[in-house]
Amino acid sequence: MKITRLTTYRVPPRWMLLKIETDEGVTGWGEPVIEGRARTVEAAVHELSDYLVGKDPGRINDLWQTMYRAGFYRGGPILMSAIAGVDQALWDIKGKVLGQPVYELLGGLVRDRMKTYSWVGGDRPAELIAGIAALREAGFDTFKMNGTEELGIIDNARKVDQAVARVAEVRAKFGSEIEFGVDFHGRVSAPMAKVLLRELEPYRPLFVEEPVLAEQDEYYRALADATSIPLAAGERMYSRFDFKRVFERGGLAIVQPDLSHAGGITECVKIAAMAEAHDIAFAPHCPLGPVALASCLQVDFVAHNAVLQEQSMGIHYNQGAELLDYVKNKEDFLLSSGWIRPLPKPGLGVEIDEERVIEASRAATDWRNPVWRHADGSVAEW
Ligand SMILES: O=C(O)C(=O)C[C@@H](O)[C@H](O)CO
Ligand SMILES: [Mg+2]
Repeated sequence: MKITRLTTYRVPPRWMLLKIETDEGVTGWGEPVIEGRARTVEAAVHELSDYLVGKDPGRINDLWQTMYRAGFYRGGPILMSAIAGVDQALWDIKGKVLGQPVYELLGGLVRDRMKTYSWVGGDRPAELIAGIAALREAGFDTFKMNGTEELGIIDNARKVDQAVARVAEVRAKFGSEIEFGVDFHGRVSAPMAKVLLRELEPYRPLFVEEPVLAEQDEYYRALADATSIPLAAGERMYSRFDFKRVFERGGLAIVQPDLSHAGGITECVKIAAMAEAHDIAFAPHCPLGPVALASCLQVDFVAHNAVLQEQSMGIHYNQGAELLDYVKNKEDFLLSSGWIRPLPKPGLGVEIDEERVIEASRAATDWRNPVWRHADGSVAEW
């Protein structure tokens, strides 16, 4: 079997889907994308096709190593997202050829269902109580919210009080009936993270995510020593080599690689195993589309330390399309009361509605995250 063509589709809300075709009629789907840089990743995918067209799609490991090493420069969000989407599609093809879901090819199930969580509250956390109440009706009991809005490197007590009050209100309303992660989203500097973590302790968030920016990961250890709140990060780390340094320094209780940013299934299975050796939980980041989620789940069902799966249903970023809009059979994702079953169909286990994708790609806009500014006019972390 040989790869014959790679076709990319940028689609609302901010995703990109990749179709890889072969000379035997088997096709695979991937979701290579960096939110806000879809066209850049698209160019990278088509540059990588130099290594792929005419090759055997079954040699995933060799194709992965070639895509990663052969271009001399490596790593980073763009190249690793491009590799991720290709990798996902190659696993999809292999599973379809062998008639097995990817988790079977990776050694079979370690669990019968996987816990998922939902976002509440939007870019600037608001309406948290109403959002949680609505999702509890759908059976969810685990949530994630942004911890703050713009925050200065050193900011005032009022901003800290506002951030804490939102969390206190949630815990006061729902008690221990629910769990929630608080995403600092990289908006918080190391000094302010220390203050916020201390003030949030009494409300026992399940985790605090991106307590500082990924480029400040040397602070994870000190912050972890100063709090009992589990620290989580990973969406802006792109390979084993990024995670290796964090594992060595310590501080993270949960790693959250994104299956569409960190080299795909081949790489994230290895990251999960490295994390397990350090007694660190695995909770893939996934604010994206159905192929990204299916790829996450294929790894979740073979990784012993997988604990929580993010999914984008109802997320504030999904303007113009929802998680399952491009999926032929919505029941592929058997989501019930926040738990999801393995995807038993061959490959990634999700069937993409290509006609719907092609139609939607005609209306694709170039999504960008907002540029925030502090009161003094300087750029703020979004
Ligand atoms: O889902 C999360 O945890 C996020 O922090 C969302 C962020 O990754 C946006 O997708 C960036 O555009
Ligand atoms: Mg996040």
